Amino acid sequence: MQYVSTRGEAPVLGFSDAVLAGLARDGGLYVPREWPQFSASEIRAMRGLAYPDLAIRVLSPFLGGEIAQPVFERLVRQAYSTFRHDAVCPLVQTAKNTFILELFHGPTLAFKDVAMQLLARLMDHVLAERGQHATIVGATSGDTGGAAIDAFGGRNRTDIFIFFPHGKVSPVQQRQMTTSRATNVHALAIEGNFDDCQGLVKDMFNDHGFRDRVSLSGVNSINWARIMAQIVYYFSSALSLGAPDRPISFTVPTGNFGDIFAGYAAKKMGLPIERLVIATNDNDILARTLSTGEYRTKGVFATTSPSMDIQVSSNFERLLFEASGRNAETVRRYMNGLKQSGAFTIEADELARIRAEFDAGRATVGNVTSTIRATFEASNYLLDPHTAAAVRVAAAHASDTVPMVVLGTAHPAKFPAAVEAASGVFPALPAWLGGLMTAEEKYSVLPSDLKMVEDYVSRRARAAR
Ligand SMILES: Cc1ncc(COP(=O)(O)O)c(C=O)c1O
Ligand SMILES: N[C@@H](CCOP(=O)(O)O)C(=O)O
Repeated sequence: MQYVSTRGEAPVLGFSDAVLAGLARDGGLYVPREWPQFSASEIRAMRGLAYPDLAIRVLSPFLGGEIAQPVFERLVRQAYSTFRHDAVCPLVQTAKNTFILELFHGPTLAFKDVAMQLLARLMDHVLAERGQHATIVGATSGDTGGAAIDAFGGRNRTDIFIFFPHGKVSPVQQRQMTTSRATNVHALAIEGNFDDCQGLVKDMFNDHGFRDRVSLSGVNSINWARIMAQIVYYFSSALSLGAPDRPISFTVPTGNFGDIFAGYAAKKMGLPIERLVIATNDNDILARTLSTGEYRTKGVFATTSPSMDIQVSSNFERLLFEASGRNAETVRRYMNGLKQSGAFTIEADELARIRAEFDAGRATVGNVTSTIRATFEASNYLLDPHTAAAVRVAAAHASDTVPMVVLGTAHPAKFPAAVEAASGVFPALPAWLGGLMTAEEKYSVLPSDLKMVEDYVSRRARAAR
């Protein structure tokens, strides 16, 4: 399997190089040259597999034979042994024909663990085989950072630098990033918002001198392996509900468009997905884009679902590549428009192709509060605010015949203030995270300034030459 950049001007890479590269050298995102295909009978044969076995079956075609099969199987099993639910990603029914796919049973209580636990092991393996070290950077609006620090902390082939928006993540999220004792972990509070943090990461990748000097690698969903690992739970949940003999729809709380793009990939691979519904909070750029065809950034609002407070949705670029018939020139034109004027307009035929697969809707802060309350009253189930945004949007797309799976992306205990205000119930952290809120914090505060951040990283990265 080979990987091509959405902007068409970077080297074509094999799996291991694509994983280490993070962002392509032309500023684009790597995607597989073609989508692996599973027939209905092959999907039917996946029924009943344990989650790690399913992951091995679904993901192996992406590796192109670059990682020995027994090694890959060991890494997958180790990754999912860190989860505290036997099913890894269980499915829970909350209303007629509506299910929550609980993706928060990993070490940091968010869906990011599903991919990050595997990515860290894959990267470690590739680096060890090559005798190399890497400097990892990651931007976070709250969850990616904690998951990455848990997965990479203490690994001796990588130093990891996580940029989070100062004062704009929940206290639990912040402490998951700032209380690590591992010496290869560096948490940086950036004076800005998530888009500033993500902009810094992309600018560091596009500064080729710096990138090569520190052997830069990335763990955001710009890294193909993140999306790849997230494909598996679309299969696991759809299989439980009758796929491939029954179509399933999904509603996904969306920010950087990585999680829902994994659903699109699953559909391309043969899973019978009826609709993919994008759920946004008040930062509704994707819902506006689907309705008007114009992608136009405006200010970021702070909401009760901070991990979705995003304007520049990285993985939308992967969808534009697909919708344009894999036309890298079109993608470059759109991305130049975004860089120069903060906007671009999608061609009519491409918009029609996107609308043929996706719906979108927005949940305001008020909608999120009322949805947490109503769901708790009706089914005694506590939603986190991100999942609640999706439950609210999903209701507008419910069908009597096609089951709707809502991706439950975080545990309510990560956002106790919003959950308690809405439901009257304080969601306690699991006992095994008991010491988190009293552990000593360690982080640096930096302005959103590329030069200063690069200097900070260069001085501390062991891979720096
Ligand atoms: C809890 C939670 N829900 C939803 C999202 C949005 O996911 P994505 O950025 O893949 O669209 C995030 C952040 O990525 C998150 O942390
Ligand atoms: N919501 C994310 C933002 C980064 O997204 P990623 O999936 O590209 O890593 C977060 O919680 O950090």
